[in-house]
Amino acid sequence: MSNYFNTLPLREKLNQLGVCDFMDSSEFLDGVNALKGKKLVIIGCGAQGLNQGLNLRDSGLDVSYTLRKEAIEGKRDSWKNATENNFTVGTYEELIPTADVLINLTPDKQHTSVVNAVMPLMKQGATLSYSHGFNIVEEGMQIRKDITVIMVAPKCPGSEVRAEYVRGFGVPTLIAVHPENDPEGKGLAQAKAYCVGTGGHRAGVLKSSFVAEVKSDLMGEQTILCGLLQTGSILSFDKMIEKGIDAGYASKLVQYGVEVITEALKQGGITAMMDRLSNVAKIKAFEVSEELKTIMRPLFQKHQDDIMSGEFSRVMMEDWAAGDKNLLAWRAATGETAFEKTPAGNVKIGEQEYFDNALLMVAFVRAGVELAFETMVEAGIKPESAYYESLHETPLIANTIARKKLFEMNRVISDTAEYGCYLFDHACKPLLADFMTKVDTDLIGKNFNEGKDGAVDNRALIAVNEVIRSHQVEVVGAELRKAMTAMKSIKTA
Ligand SMILES: NC(=O)C1=CN([C@@H]2O[C@H](COP(=O)(O)OP(=O)(O)OC[C@H]3O[C@@H](n4cnc5c(N)ncnc54)[C@H](OP(=O)(O)O)[C@@H]3O)[C@@H](O)[C@H]2O)C=CC1
Ligand SMILES: CC[C@](O)(C(C)=O)C(=O)O
Ligand SMILES: [Mg+2]
Ligand SMILES: [Mg+2]
Repeated sequence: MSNYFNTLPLREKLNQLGVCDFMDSSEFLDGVNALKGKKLVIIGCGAQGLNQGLNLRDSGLDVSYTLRKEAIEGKRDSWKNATENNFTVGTYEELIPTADVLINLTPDKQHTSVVNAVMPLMKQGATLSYSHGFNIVEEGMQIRKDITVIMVAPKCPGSEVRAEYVRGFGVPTLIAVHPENDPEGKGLAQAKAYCVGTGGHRAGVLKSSFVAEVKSDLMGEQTILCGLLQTGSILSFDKMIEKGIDAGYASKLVQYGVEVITEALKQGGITAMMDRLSNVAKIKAFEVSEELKTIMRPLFQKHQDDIMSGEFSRVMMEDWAAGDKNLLAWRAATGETAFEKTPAGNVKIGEQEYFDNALLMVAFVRAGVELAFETMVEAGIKPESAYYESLHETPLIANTIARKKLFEMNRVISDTAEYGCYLFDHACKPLLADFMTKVDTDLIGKNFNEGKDGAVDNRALIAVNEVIRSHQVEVVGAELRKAMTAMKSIKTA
């Protein structure tokens, strides 16, 4: 097996990277019909497996789970997840030959061995589905030619896939059919029906390709979504401790601050987030984020380059082969950071205080979102896709930090995202060392506005507002958010 993307001629690489059509709601009028009466069998019952399965069943589809023998015999969490939710659970031999659609929701590192084990058991003409295309794109997995291969990739953690569905909405989703495996031409209809089953069609669906999904998903998770949220949290906390801010306050400001700050991002993009600051603070946050962008741009570009060339996958797969040596060591080291070990204090922090006292974190978020978006678009990823992978998903990951800090974020995301997050974090912290020596408590820990009369140069403020508002991530985001608001208001009507 070799990297599928790297085997493609340049023209085809660009072609597949550029597949990105925002699908009109009229494309989903057929609902779940293409899967109605079919047997859907999910392999694995973890973060995505359980939550997608619950949604699909509530949408009227026939869902059961197949788990490896050890999981059933040992009554592991995956077995408990499935049985406690009254799903039928069976071994590969019992369930796979009956499946019309086999949904692979095991960790990416297991895909080659799982798919090799299940493929001989799959019936002629069945469909194999993924929620991330790593195995197909980066490992070049070859699937039997009678099998249809589709992807339905929610752009968020599994917990949110369920929570949004229960609220009557959904999460933005990328769907694709692998061009090498669509023998009956039914892949797209099935992917659309699956997406209706998870509720994704209510929030926005991009018709994408396996290639475009993988190259954007890896970039988002390594940089802004997880890597920079980790780096920003640790550096912000450490700085406050160095400057004598109460540890409980510092811990709380960071843990909940990322969520409060990025909630504004969710509602109205970078513009809304920056508008939560006073004018004088906004100009400062803008300057700080511009400096951060200059320092971090080469690192963002390196991550994108390594993702495109396959170097990132090659190195991560070496770690898989070494029994996750680095991943496990990095996970343990994250658990030992002072931020992780310091509980949030029993101190009240008002909503506005999270902005006024954490200007540095606002600057990290603006810099990270814009850099991730710009770098993806420069590399040939379409702006809509880049928006989902940078701005849209950041608040959804920030929610996990608010729940239980970096431990929770890294538990909820895929192993692939976790590995990339640590890789970025370890390169980014030294890169920001000089910058951080200049940071004081006016940027993190204390109210930036204190002792200032709020006076600003009008022309400077107008120029800053213009730069923020005219950024492409804001333009495309405003359009995509319109579609989401429209869906919600139809529901409330
Ligand atoms: N985490 C997320 O939120 C997102 C994940 N994805 C993608 O979804 C897919 C699933 O990821 P995620 O939900 O994080 O995975 P999890 O780690 O949460 O799920 C693991 C599940 O797979 C089973 N499993 C693990 N190893 C094997 C094996 N060798 N053979 C059979 N079953 C196995 C586990 O069962 P047991 O060990 O008990 O046998 C468990 O049920 C990945 O492709 C990922 O990239 C996409 C979007 C977001
Ligand atoms: C952000 C990480 C992710 O890509 C996701 C939740 O979308 C993952 O792989 O977990
Ligand atoms: Mg993702
Ligand atoms: Mg991912």
